[in-house]
Amino acid sequence: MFNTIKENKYHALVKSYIDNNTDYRFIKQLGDGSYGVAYLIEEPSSGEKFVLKRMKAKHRKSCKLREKFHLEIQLLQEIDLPNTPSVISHGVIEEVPFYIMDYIDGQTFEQSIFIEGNTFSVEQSLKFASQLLENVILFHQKGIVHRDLRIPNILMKDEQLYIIDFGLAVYMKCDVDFNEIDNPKRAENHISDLYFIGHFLLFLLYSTYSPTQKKERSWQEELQLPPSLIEYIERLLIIREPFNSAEDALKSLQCQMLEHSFVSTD
Ligand SMILES: Nc1ncnc2c1ncn2[C@@H]1O[C@H](COP(=O)(O)OP(=O)(O)OP(=O)(O)O)[C@@H](O)[C@H]1O
Repeated sequence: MFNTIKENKYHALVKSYIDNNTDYRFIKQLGDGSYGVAYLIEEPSSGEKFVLKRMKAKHRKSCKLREKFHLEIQLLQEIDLPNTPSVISHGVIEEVPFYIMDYIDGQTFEQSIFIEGNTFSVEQSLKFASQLLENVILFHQKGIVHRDLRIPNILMKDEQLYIIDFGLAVYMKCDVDFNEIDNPKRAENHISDLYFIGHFLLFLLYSTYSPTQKKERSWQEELQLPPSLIEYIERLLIIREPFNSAEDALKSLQCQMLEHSFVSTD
């Protein structure tokens, strides 16, 4: 209750700050996660839209979470790639840090699958996984791993993928021993992003699935994919020997696409 009152107070403060202290106009709240709140704002002269993301007010006294929020801004600034939002500016409103970034006027894969009911063929799923890997390789080359590549954080706009929410991203560690990774989601190397891409692929592939039996079976049984593709996904999910890098995972995916005639050879 106390936290709700506090968040409402900060919501009003942010709204008034945007309308009175910046060149932007408040439009609406976009999301409310465990660490941050995102708002849609607009530059009235150009009509261009942006996103203001602020830290949750209840975390404002936590040094650890403030550092984490500043790391999110720093990593996004370092990434600076066409398929991730650019940071426009950052600041503090009544002790609460915030930043303004590009707005990607697209649809998350979560909205696409679960709200719009869109379906993805095996061919389309592999093409999107390949596009995602191409983007992920670019920020891995800058030494950054995202660690939260879930379907609400991957957007599609004009058939192009965009990646948002670097709230769990970290600088990659090169000396992580594969055998000592207990939780692949939190691994501080490429393993985490590949693990999430494995799940991303499964969400897309399941979009066309309708159960034929009451009994739930494993994805390997339910999806009826070619054995080499099952093996590929198992490597992403670390059920089998993991890939050494996102580049290796992309090369192997391109072989899959060739093998299943999803790309032309000429
Ligand atoms: N740059 C952006 N362009 C378009 N939509 C965005 C952008 N950033 C955030 N959003 C929207 O706002 C929602 C929430 O943003 P985000 O995922 O960054 O933070 P959060 O989930 O609220 O916080 P956190 O995960 O850090 O606790 C997203 O799911 C997305 O719909």
